[in-house]
Amino acid sequence: MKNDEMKYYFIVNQFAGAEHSVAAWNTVQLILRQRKIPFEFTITEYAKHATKLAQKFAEDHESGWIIVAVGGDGTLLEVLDGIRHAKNHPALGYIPAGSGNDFARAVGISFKADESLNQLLNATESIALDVVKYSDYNSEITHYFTNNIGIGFDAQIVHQANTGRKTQLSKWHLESAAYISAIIKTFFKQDAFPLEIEIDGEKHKFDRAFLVSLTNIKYFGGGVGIAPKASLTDGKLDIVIAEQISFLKLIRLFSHVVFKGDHLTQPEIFFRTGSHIHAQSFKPEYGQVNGEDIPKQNFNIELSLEKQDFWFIK
Ligand SMILES: Nc1ncnc2c1ncn2[C@@H]1O[C@H](COP(=O)(O)OP(=O)(O)OP(=O)(O)O)[C@@H](O)[C@H]1O
Repeated sequence: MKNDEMKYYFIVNQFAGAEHSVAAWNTVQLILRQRKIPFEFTITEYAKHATKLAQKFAEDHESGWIIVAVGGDGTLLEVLDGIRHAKNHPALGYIPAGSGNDFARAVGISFKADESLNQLLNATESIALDVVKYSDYNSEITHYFTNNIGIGFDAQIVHQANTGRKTQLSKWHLESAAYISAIIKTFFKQDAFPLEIEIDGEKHKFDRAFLVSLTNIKYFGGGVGIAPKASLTDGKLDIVIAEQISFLKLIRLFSHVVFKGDHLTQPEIFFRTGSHIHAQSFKPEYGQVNGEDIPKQNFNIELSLEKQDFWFIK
């Protein structure tokens, strides 16, 4: 398919990136109008609206359309969820305009709106990447995500950050004092919890799980390289589990994560890859998916991978 035959439908979350997405969207519109590139768009009106919009648009339109998410990792997840729940699955484009932008960081999409738009418009074919389907046995729903799902420590940090969203504009800036202080506060709030996980038929049991990250990409939390070798084309998730450790050990481990990227070989870390995962936690815990809160619960989830067409060049 030639790129001048493609049509673009943008789904815009103006609340993403502490509302910096408004500027990104203005840049995108201006360039599209200057270049006389036809497009359609909708501004989301409420949380999860993007999912409904994407599903409806996919089902009402024939091939030749790219559905483009404008926002952060949460908006990307919502648009993906709509596309995967539609009967057809059009290609997904992305203009990162969030706070963390971990997916864009992982695949090499620019954080600058004019550059990411060029990466979208200059693409001539789709790229099939892994996305994750997860079934929640508690609510009997199936969702999709691009990045990761976390239970415990990282999820509680997300919860703290999202709760303070309206005032805390520095959310997810690794170097920010707000972020570091959220990590420290959360460390002392987070308890250990029992977890059972089955990875491609192999069962593992943890009595004192603390951080559980099931990740499709290298990053979580706005640039923290939790899974340095994660691949979006290997058909596998990276599973990183840490049991409860002392604060001093946490600092040591965190410095391995941030400065050396060799934490997966440290004795405190359990690391596997797998394509079919069933995880159960036996104490109510916070969860996060693509940086979005999942209410506190005993988790009982099953994950597998599917391919989704994306539309961008590197
Ligand atoms: N019209 C709206 N009103 C209120 N919330 C909305 C609206 N549209 C979308 N949302 C919500 O905004 C939230 C934040 O979106 P998103 O994750 O894209 O941005 P971010 O958190 O700034 O970025 P990142 O996840 O990359 O850090 C999502 O939970 C989404 O459901």
